[in-house]
Amino acid sequence: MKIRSVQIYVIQIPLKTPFITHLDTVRERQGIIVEVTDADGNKGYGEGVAFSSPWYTEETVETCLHMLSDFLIPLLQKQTIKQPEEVSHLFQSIRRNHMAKAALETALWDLYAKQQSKPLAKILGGTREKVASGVVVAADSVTRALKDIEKYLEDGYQRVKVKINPHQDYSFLSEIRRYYPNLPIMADANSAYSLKDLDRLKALDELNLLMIEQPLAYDDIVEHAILQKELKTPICLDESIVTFADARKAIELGSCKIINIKVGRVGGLYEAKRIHDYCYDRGIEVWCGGMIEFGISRAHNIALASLPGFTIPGDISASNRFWEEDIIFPEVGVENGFIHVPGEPGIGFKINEKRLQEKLQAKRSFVF
Ligand SMILES: O=C(O)CCC(=O)C1=CC=C[C@@H](O)[C@@H]1C(=O)O
Ligand SMILES: [Mg+2]
Repeated sequence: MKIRSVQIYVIQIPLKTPFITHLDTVRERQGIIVEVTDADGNKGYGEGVAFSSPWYTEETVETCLHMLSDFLIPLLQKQTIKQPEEVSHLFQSIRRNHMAKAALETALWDLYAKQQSKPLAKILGGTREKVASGVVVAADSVTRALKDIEKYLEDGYQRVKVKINPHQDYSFLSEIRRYYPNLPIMADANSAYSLKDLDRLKALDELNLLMIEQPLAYDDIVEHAILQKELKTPICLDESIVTFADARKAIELGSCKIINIKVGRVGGLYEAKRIHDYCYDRGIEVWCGGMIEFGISRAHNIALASLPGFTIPGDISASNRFWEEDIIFPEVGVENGFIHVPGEPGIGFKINEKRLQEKLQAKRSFVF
Protein backbone atom coordinates (compact mmCIF):
# COMPACT_ATOMS: atom_id res chain seq x y z
CA MET A 1 0.00 0.00 0.00
CA LYS A 2 3.12 2.25 -0.20
CA ILE A 3 2.81 4.07 3.10
CA ARG A 4 4.89 7.21 3.36
CA SER A 5 4.04 8.50 6.83
CA VAL A 6 1.86 8.10 9.89
CA GLN A 7 0.73 11.02 12.04
CA ILE A 8 -0.84 10.68 15.44
CA TYR A 9 -2.98 13.48 16.87
CA VAL A 10 -4.11 13.47 20.51
CA ILE A 11 -7.19 15.60 21.07
CA GLN A 12 -9.51 16.38 23.96
CA ILE A 13 -13.06 17.71 23.74
CA PRO A 14 -15.63 18.17 26.55
CA LEU A 15 -18.93 16.26 26.25
CA LYS A 16 -22.08 18.41 26.09
CA THR A 17 -23.33 16.57 29.18
CA PRO A 18 -21.55 14.05 31.45
CA PHE A 19 -21.87 10.35 30.49
CA ILE A 20 -22.64 8.58 33.77
CA THR A 21 -22.13 4.85 34.38
CA HIS A 22 -21.64 3.00 37.68
CA LEU A 23 -17.96 2.61 36.73
CA ASP A 24 -17.03 6.17 35.79
CA THR A 25 -18.37 9.51 34.63
CA VAL A 26 -16.93 10.82 31.38
CA ARG A 27 -16.92 14.63 31.11
CA GLU A 28 -13.97 15.21 28.79
CA ARG A 29 -13.11 12.83 25.98
CA GLN A 30 -9.49 12.39 25.07
CA GLY A 31 -8.85 10.49 21.86
CA ILE A 32 -6.28 9.54 19.25
CA ILE A 33 -6.61 10.24 15.54
CA VAL A 34 -4.29 8.25 13.25
CA GLU A 35 -3.57 9.56 9.76
CA VAL A 36 -1.72 7.35 7.25
CA THR A 37 -0.47 8.90 4.01
CA ASP A 38 0.58 6.94 0.92
CA ALA A 39 3.13 7.85 -1.76
CA ASP A 40 0.41 9.54 -3.86
CA GLY A 41 -0.76 11.71 -0.99
CA ASN A 42 -3.95 9.74 -0.25
CA LYS A 43 -4.83 9.88 3.45
CA GLY A 44 -6.62 7.29 5.57
CA TYR A 45 -7.98 7.96 9.07
CA GLY A 46 -8.53 5.82 12.15
CA GLU A 47 -9.42 6.63 15.75
CA GLY A 48 -8.14 5.18 19.02
CA VAL A 49 -11.17 4.74 21.27
CA ALA A 50 -9.51 3.89 24.61
CA PHE A 51 -10.48 6.22 27.44
CA SER A 52 -8.01 8.28 29.52
CA SER A 53 -8.32 5.74 32.37
CA PRO A 54 -8.80 1.94 32.18
CA TRP A 55 -12.40 1.66 33.48
CA TYR A 56 -13.95 0.04 30.40
CA THR A 57 -11.02 -2.09 29.24
CA GLU A 58 -7.41 -2.21 30.39
CA GLU A 59 -6.23 0.17 27.64
CA THR A 60 -5.81 3.93 27.99
CA VAL A 61 -4.86 6.77 25.66
CA GLU A 62 -1.31 6.54 27.05
CA THR A 63 -0.98 2.77 26.54
CA CYS A 64 -2.25 3.18 22.97
CA LEU A 65 0.31 5.90 22.25
CA HIS A 66 3.05 3.62 23.60
CA MET A 67 1.88 0.61 21.57
CA LEU A 68 1.47 2.61 18.38
CA SER A 69 4.78 4.46 18.65
CA ASP A 70 7.00 1.67 19.95
CA PHE A 71 5.52 -1.49 18.42
CA LEU A 72 2.73 -1.20 15.86
CA ILE A 73 4.03 1.58 13.60
CA PRO A 74 7.58 0.09 13.64
CA LEU A 75 6.07 -3.28 12.58
CA LEU A 76 4.30 -1.59 9.70
CA GLN A 77 7.52 0.18 8.74
CA LYS A 78 9.31 -3.15 8.43
CA GLN A 79 6.66 -4.98 6.44
CA THR A 80 5.06 -4.09 3.10
CA ILE A 81 1.34 -4.80 3.05
CA LYS A 82 -0.85 -5.15 0.00
CA GLN A 83 -4.27 -5.32 1.66
CA PRO A 84 -5.72 -4.22 4.99
CA GLU A 85 -6.69 -7.86 5.78
CA GLU A 86 -2.97 -8.53 6.31
CA VAL A 87 -2.67 -6.01 9.14
CA SER A 88 -4.38 -8.14 11.81
CA HIS A 89 -2.01 -11.01 11.00
CA LEU A 90 0.97 -8.66 11.14
CA PHE A 91 -0.14 -7.43 14.58
CA GLN A 92 -0.66 -10.97 15.92
CA SER A 93 2.87 -11.03 17.30
CA ILE A 94 1.72 -8.41 19.80
CA ARG A 95 -0.69 -9.59 22.49
CA ARG A 96 -4.03 -7.80 22.97
CA ASN A 97 -3.90 -3.96 22.91
CA HIS A 98 -6.87 -4.11 20.59
CA MET A 99 -7.80 -0.43 20.63
CA ALA A 100 -4.26 0.59 19.71
CA LYS A 101 -4.26 -1.95 16.86
CA ALA A 102 -7.70 -0.87 15.63
CA ALA A 103 -6.67 2.80 15.51
CA LEU A 104 -4.00 1.98 12.91
CA GLU A 105 -5.80 -0.89 11.19
CA THR A 106 -8.95 1.16 10.52
CA ALA A 107 -6.83 4.02 9.07
CA LEU A 108 -5.34 1.49 6.63
CA TRP A 109 -8.82 0.28 5.60
CA ASP A 110 -9.84 3.87 4.87
CA LEU A 111 -6.64 4.44 2.89
CA TYR A 112 -7.11 1.20 0.94
CA ALA A 113 -10.72 2.08 0.05
CA LYS A 114 -9.57 5.52 -1.16
CA GLN A 115 -6.81 3.92 -3.25
CA GLN A 116 -9.53 1.75 -4.83
CA SER A 117 -11.84 4.79 -5.19
CA LYS A 118 -14.60 2.83 -3.43
CA PRO A 119 -16.67 3.49 -0.30
CA LEU A 120 -15.31 1.60 2.71
CA ALA A 121 -18.80 0.16 3.29
CA LYS A 122 -18.67 -1.51 -0.14
CA ILE A 123 -15.10 -2.79 0.39
CA LEU A 124 -16.29 -4.47 3.61
CA GLY A 125 -19.30 -6.05 1.88
CA GLY A 126 -21.94 -3.62 3.12
CA THR A 127 -25.38 -3.89 1.59
CA ARG A 128 -27.30 -1.06 3.26
CA GLU A 129 -27.65 2.53 2.10
CA LYS A 130 -28.64 3.71 5.56
CA VAL A 131 -28.11 2.28 9.03
CA ALA A 132 -30.59 2.32 11.92
CA SER A 133 -29.59 4.65 14.73
CA GLY A 134 -30.02 4.17 18.47
CA VAL A 135 -28.87 6.30 21.38
CA VAL A 136 -27.56 5.77 24.90
CA VAL A 137 -29.10 7.48 27.91
CA ALA A 138 -26.45 7.60 30.62
CA ALA A 139 -28.23 9.46 33.42
CA ASP A 140 -28.39 8.81 37.17
CA SER A 141 -32.00 9.83 37.79
CA VAL A 142 -35.25 8.77 36.19
CA THR A 143 -36.34 12.40 35.74
CA ARG A 144 -33.17 13.14 33.75
CA ALA A 145 -33.49 9.90 31.77
CA LEU A 146 -37.12 10.65 30.81
CA LYS A 147 -36.18 14.17 29.72
CA ASP A 148 -33.32 12.83 27.60
CA ILE A 149 -35.49 10.12 26.05
CA GLU A 150 -38.17 12.67 25.10
CA LYS A 151 -35.57 14.74 23.27
CA TYR A 152 -33.93 11.75 21.58
CA LEU A 153 -37.27 10.48 20.29
CA GLU A 154 -37.92 13.93 18.82
CA ASP A 155 -34.51 13.65 17.14
CA GLY A 156 -35.73 10.41 15.56
CA TYR A 157 -33.67 7.72 17.32
CA GLN A 158 -35.19 4.26 16.89
CA ARG A 159 -34.34 2.80 20.28
CA VAL A 160 -32.71 3.76 23.55
CA LYS A 161 -30.19 2.01 25.74
CA VAL A 162 -30.13 2.83 29.43
CA LYS A 163 -27.45 2.11 31.98
CA ILE A 164 -28.49 -0.07 34.89
CA ASN A 165 -26.96 -1.37 38.13
CA PRO A 166 -28.42 -2.92 41.33
CA HIS A 167 -29.28 0.58 42.65
CA GLN A 168 -30.98 1.65 39.45
CA ASP A 169 -32.82 -1.14 37.70
CA TYR A 170 -36.39 -2.39 38.11
CA SER A 171 -38.09 0.78 39.36
CA PHE A 172 -36.00 2.95 37.02
CA LEU A 173 -36.79 0.84 33.96
CA SER A 174 -40.46 0.30 34.82
CA GLU A 175 -40.97 4.06 35.13
CA ILE A 176 -39.53 4.51 31.63
CA ARG A 177 -41.65 1.62 30.36
CA ARG A 178 -44.77 3.24 31.91
CA TYR A 179 -44.17 6.40 29.86
CA TYR A 180 -43.17 4.53 26.72
CA PRO A 181 -45.07 1.20 26.52
CA ASN A 182 -43.85 0.40 23.00
CA LEU A 183 -40.37 1.90 22.91
CA PRO A 184 -37.54 -0.54 22.07
CA ILE A 185 -35.43 -0.31 25.25
CA MET A 186 -32.25 -2.13 26.07
CA ALA A 187 -30.36 -2.08 29.36
CA ASP A 188 -26.58 -2.11 29.74
CA ALA A 189 -25.19 -3.24 33.10
CA ASN A 190 -21.44 -3.04 32.39
CA SER A 191 -20.87 -6.06 34.68
CA ALA A 192 -22.72 -4.61 37.70
CA TYR A 193 -24.27 -7.97 38.72
CA SER A 194 -23.30 -11.48 39.80
CA LEU A 195 -25.27 -14.74 39.79
CA LYS A 196 -26.35 -13.87 43.34
CA ASP A 197 -28.57 -11.21 41.72
CA LEU A 198 -30.53 -13.78 39.72
CA ASP A 199 -33.90 -12.71 41.18
CA ARG A 200 -33.21 -9.03 40.48
CA LEU A 201 -32.36 -9.84 36.87
CA LYS A 202 -35.31 -12.21 36.43
CA ALA A 203 -37.63 -9.42 37.60
CA LEU A 204 -36.62 -7.43 34.51
CA ASP A 205 -38.12 -10.08 32.21
CA GLU A 206 -41.59 -8.54 32.52
CA LEU A 207 -40.38 -5.18 31.13
CA ASN A 208 -40.09 -6.48 27.59
CA LEU A 209 -36.50 -5.28 27.07
CA LEU A 210 -34.80 -5.89 23.72
CA MET A 211 -31.82 -7.28 25.65
CA ILE A 212 -29.66 -6.96 28.76
CA GLU A 213 -26.09 -6.10 27.86
CA GLN A 214 -23.17 -7.54 29.86
CA PRO A 215 -24.89 -8.22 33.20
CA LEU A 216 -22.05 -10.32 34.67
CA ALA A 217 -18.25 -10.07 34.86
CA TYR A 218 -16.38 -8.45 31.99
CA ASP A 219 -14.26 -11.57 31.43
CA ASP A 220 -16.97 -14.20 31.89
CA ILE A 221 -18.78 -16.36 29.40
CA VAL A 222 -19.57 -19.42 31.56
CA GLU A 223 -21.84 -17.76 34.12
CA HIS A 224 -23.61 -15.81 31.41
CA ALA A 225 -24.61 -19.19 29.92
CA ILE A 226 -26.11 -20.21 33.27
CA LEU A 227 -27.92 -16.87 33.50
CA GLN A 228 -29.25 -16.97 29.92
CA LYS A 229 -30.97 -20.30 30.69
CA GLU A 230 -32.86 -18.57 33.52
CA LEU A 231 -33.82 -15.40 31.67
CA LYS A 232 -36.41 -14.80 28.97
CA THR A 233 -34.71 -11.51 28.02
CA PRO A 234 -31.86 -12.09 25.55
CA ILE A 235 -28.37 -11.46 26.93
CA CYS A 236 -26.04 -9.41 24.75
CA LEU A 237 -22.30 -9.58 25.36
CA ASP A 238 -20.04 -6.55 25.04
CA GLU A 239 -16.91 -6.57 27.27
CA SER A 240 -16.61 -10.40 27.21
CA ILE A 241 -16.13 -10.57 23.44
CA VAL A 242 -12.66 -9.33 22.55
CA THR A 243 -11.80 -11.88 19.84
CA PHE A 244 -13.44 -14.02 17.18
CA ALA A 245 -12.72 -17.05 19.39
CA ASP A 246 -14.62 -15.45 22.29
CA ALA A 247 -17.65 -14.95 20.03
CA ARG A 248 -17.52 -18.56 18.85
CA LYS A 249 -17.23 -19.91 22.42
CA ALA A 250 -20.03 -17.67 23.74
CA ILE A 251 -22.36 -18.80 20.98
CA GLU A 252 -21.45 -22.49 21.45
CA LEU A 253 -22.00 -22.22 25.20
CA GLY A 254 -25.27 -20.29 24.86
CA SER A 255 -23.87 -17.36 26.87
CA CYS A 256 -25.75 -14.79 24.80
CA LYS A 257 -28.26 -14.46 22.00
CA ILE A 258 -26.90 -11.18 20.67
CA ILE A 259 -23.40 -9.66 20.29
CA ASN A 260 -22.44 -6.00 20.47
CA ILE A 261 -19.53 -5.59 18.05
CA LYS A 262 -17.16 -2.72 18.80
CA VAL A 263 -14.33 -2.32 16.31
CA GLY A 264 -11.86 -1.04 18.93
CA ARG A 265 -12.64 -3.76 21.46
CA VAL A 266 -11.96 -6.56 18.97
CA GLY A 267 -8.83 -5.04 17.40
CA GLY A 268 -10.08 -3.72 14.07
CA LEU A 269 -12.44 -4.09 11.13
CA TYR A 270 -11.08 -7.44 9.98
CA GLU A 271 -11.91 -9.14 13.30
CA ALA A 272 -15.22 -7.24 13.56
CA LYS A 273 -16.23 -8.52 10.12
CA ARG A 274 -15.18 -12.09 10.98
CA ILE A 275 -17.41 -12.00 14.06
CA HIS A 276 -20.24 -10.55 11.98
CA ASP A 277 -19.87 -13.22 9.29
CA TYR A 278 -19.81 -16.06 11.84
CA CYS A 279 -22.94 -14.72 13.59
CA TYR A 280 -24.71 -14.03 10.29
CA ASP A 281 -24.20 -17.62 9.15
CA ARG A 282 -25.74 -18.87 12.41
CA GLY A 283 -28.64 -16.42 12.66
CA ILE A 284 -27.18 -14.65 15.71
CA GLU A 285 -28.10 -10.96 15.69
CA VAL A 286 -25.37 -8.33 16.07
CA TRP A 287 -25.32 -4.56 16.43
CA CYS A 288 -22.61 -1.97 16.42
CA GLY A 289 -21.57 -0.57 19.80
CA GLY A 290 -20.28 2.93 20.48
CA MET A 291 -17.39 4.35 22.47
CA ILE A 292 -18.43 8.00 22.98
CA GLU A 293 -16.34 8.55 19.91
CA PHE A 294 -15.46 11.34 17.54
CA GLY A 295 -16.47 11.34 13.90
CA ILE A 296 -13.71 9.14 12.49
CA SER A 297 -14.66 6.10 14.58
CA ARG A 298 -18.33 6.92 14.01
CA ALA A 299 -17.65 6.82 10.23
CA HIS A 300 -16.00 3.39 10.51
CA ASN A 301 -18.98 2.18 12.54
CA ILE A 302 -21.40 3.37 9.84
CA ALA A 303 -19.45 1.42 7.19
CA LEU A 304 -19.40 -1.71 9.37
CA ALA A 305 -23.08 -1.47 10.30
CA SER A 306 -23.97 -1.50 6.59
CA LEU A 307 -23.21 -5.26 6.60
CA PRO A 308 -26.34 -7.42 6.41
CA GLY A 309 -26.07 -9.02 9.88
CA PHE A 310 -26.37 -5.69 11.72
CA THR A 311 -30.11 -6.05 12.22
CA ILE A 312 -30.50 -4.10 15.49
CA PRO A 313 -30.04 -0.29 15.65
CA GLY A 314 -26.50 0.49 16.83
CA ASP A 315 -25.13 2.96 19.36
CA ILE A 316 -24.32 5.08 16.33
CA SER A 317 -25.80 8.45 17.07
CA ALA A 318 -25.39 11.86 15.45
CA SER A 319 -22.24 13.94 16.03
CA ASN A 320 -24.35 16.36 18.06
CA ARG A 321 -25.27 13.67 20.63
CA PHE A 322 -21.95 14.32 22.37
CA TRP A 323 -20.22 17.26 20.65
CA GLU A 324 -20.80 20.95 20.12
CA GLU A 325 -18.66 20.46 17.03
CA ASP A 326 -17.22 17.18 15.70
CA ILE A 327 -13.82 16.73 14.01
CA ILE A 328 -15.32 15.59 10.70
CA PHE A 329 -17.04 17.26 7.87
CA PRO A 330 -19.95 16.90 7.21
CA GLU A 331 -21.05 15.89 10.70
CA VAL A 332 -22.99 12.65 11.18
CA GLY A 333 -26.71 13.32 11.19
CA VAL A 334 -29.78 11.19 11.91
CA GLU A 335 -32.78 11.46 9.61
CA ASN A 336 -36.00 9.65 10.47
CA GLY A 337 -34.01 7.25 12.63
CA PHE A 338 -31.37 6.42 10.04
CA ILE A 339 -27.84 7.51 9.16
CA HIS A 340 -26.96 7.66 5.48
CA VAL A 341 -24.02 5.45 4.41
CA PRO A 342 -21.69 7.69 2.37
CA GLY A 343 -21.10 6.85 -1.29
CA GLU A 344 -17.74 8.68 -1.52
CA PRO A 345 -14.43 6.77 -1.43
CA GLY A 346 -13.16 5.56 1.97
CA ILE A 347 -15.07 6.56 5.09
CA GLY A 348 -16.71 9.34 3.09
CA PHE A 349 -16.06 12.12 5.61
CA LYS A 350 -13.28 14.74 5.67
CA ILE A 351 -11.28 15.92 8.65
CA ASN A 352 -12.40 19.25 10.09
CA GLU A 353 -8.81 20.60 10.28
CA LYS A 354 -9.78 23.72 12.17
CA ARG A 355 -11.50 21.76 14.93
CA LEU A 356 -8.66 19.22 15.11
CA GLN A 357 -6.05 21.97 15.52
CA GLU A 358 -8.21 23.77 18.09
CA LYS A 359 -8.43 20.68 20.29
CA LEU A 360 -4.93 19.27 19.68
CA GLN A 361 -2.95 18.25 22.78
CA ALA A 362 0.00 16.46 21.14
CA LYS A 363 1.23 15.26 17.77
CA ARG A 364 3.70 12.56 16.73
CA SER A 365 5.08 11.93 13.22
CA PHE A 366 6.58 8.77 11.72
CA VAL A 367 8.14 8.96 8.28
CA PHE A 368 8.62 5.63 6.45
O1 LIG B 1 -20.94 5.95 22.03
C1 LIG B 1 -22.09 5.80 22.43
O2 LIG B 1 -23.07 6.26 21.83
C2 LIG B 1 -22.39 5.04 23.68
C3 LIG B 1 -21.25 4.38 24.25
C4 LIG B 1 -21.57 3.45 25.39
O3 LIG B 1 -22.71 3.22 25.71
C5 LIG B 1 -20.49 2.85 26.07
C6 LIG B 1 -19.21 3.21 25.80
C7 LIG B 1 -18.18 2.78 26.62
C8 LIG B 1 -18.42 2.11 27.75
C9 LIG B 1 -19.76 1.88 28.23
O4 LIG B 1 -20.17 2.67 29.26
C10 LIG B 1 -20.80 1.88 27.13
C11 LIG B 1 -20.98 0.45 26.70
O5 LIG B 1 -20.62 -0.41 27.50
O6 LIG B 1 -21.45 0.14 25.63
MG1 LIG C 1 -21.83 -2.03 26.87
